[in-house]
Amino acid sequence: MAADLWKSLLQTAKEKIIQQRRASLYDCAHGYQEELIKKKLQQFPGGSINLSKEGNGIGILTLNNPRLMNAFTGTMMLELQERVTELETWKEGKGLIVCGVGNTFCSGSDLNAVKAMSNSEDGMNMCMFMQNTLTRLMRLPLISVALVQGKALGGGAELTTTCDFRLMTPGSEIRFVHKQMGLVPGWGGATRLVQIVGHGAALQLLSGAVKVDPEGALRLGLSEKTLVSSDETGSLEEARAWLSLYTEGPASVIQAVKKVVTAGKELPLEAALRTEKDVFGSVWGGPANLQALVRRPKHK
Ligand SMILES: CC[C@@H](C(=O)O)C(=O)SCCNC(=O)CCNC(=O)[C@H](O)C(C)(C)COP(=O)(O)OP(=O)(O)OC[C@H]1O[C@@H](n2cnc3c(N)ncnc32)[C@H](O)[C@@H]1OP(=O)(O)O
Repeated sequence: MAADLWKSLLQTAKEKIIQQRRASLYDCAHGYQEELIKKKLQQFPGGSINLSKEGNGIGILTLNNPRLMNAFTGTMMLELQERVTELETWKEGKGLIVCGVGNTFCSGSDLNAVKAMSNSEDGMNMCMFMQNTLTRLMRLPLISVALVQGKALGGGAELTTTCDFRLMTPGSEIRFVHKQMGLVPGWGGATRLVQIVGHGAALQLLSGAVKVDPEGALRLGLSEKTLVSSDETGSLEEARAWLSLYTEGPASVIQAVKKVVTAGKELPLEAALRTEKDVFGSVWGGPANLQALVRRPKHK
């Protein structure tokens, strides 16, 4: 009994490590020093990243550092990695809403930490750490939505692009302020922005550090919808309702949908087709498929 439990724990830990390796971009072969940057980030505490998993398979990931407009401290970066690891193994999960407390989304990196880490080694390690985490966040088999209230600036704007969709509240803004800081995005935000809005619009948004309001974001295809509520509770409720349109059904099927779309977006044609075949194999003849065959629904 104890041996079985131990074996299953080991297996879970092994699966977690393999999954993380597969989804991460950088390791020591790229000069990435994960333990070093983790120790460094620990030196800049404050705030938290909270995760609540609701019974309907929707996770709410909340940035909580209201004193600094939800800026990312070092420990918040570490906590984000932990929460993503937790979400990767959430079997019942279907969707994810990423939001901030106190009527704002996120004002980017904590500038106090950025200043203290302005040397090249720390900067590159932090960049690789955040790219690894945010790429894993983007690849979660969950349909994800960034609920943008107030401001999403710098790294906060980059975070919105890791989600499949963005919903904005009236008066909110997304702004890649990096140029004003003498920088370009480093958390993968430029690459993802090009995929979302195209090369020309991305170039304009980054080179002009343009403030994108909800109307502009809709026009560019950066946002799906402008919500009616601007308060925290009302907008979260609206975001839940919007997401529920796409998360109806069993988790295994919703996760399979996200996996085939991610493969289609990220992989060359033949590799994407092979992934689609594998994912298809995981749902074919599965419980949801067999139940549907018994029910024989009409799709009118
Ligand atoms: C690596 C770089 C890049 C990345 O990671 O990709 C970045 O993200 S760099 C950070 C980019 N963000 C910024 O530069 C934001 C700078 N802040 C502002 O522009 C303004 O504070 C605001 C966010 C527009 C809010 O303005 P306002 O409503 O007038 O409030 P305050 O300015 O009084 O802010 C309250 C409080 O919060 C502190 N704050 C805000 N953002 C940050 C931040 N990113 N890092 C650290 N602290 C931040 C601000 O300094 C105020 O604190 P006190 O001065 O102690 O009151």
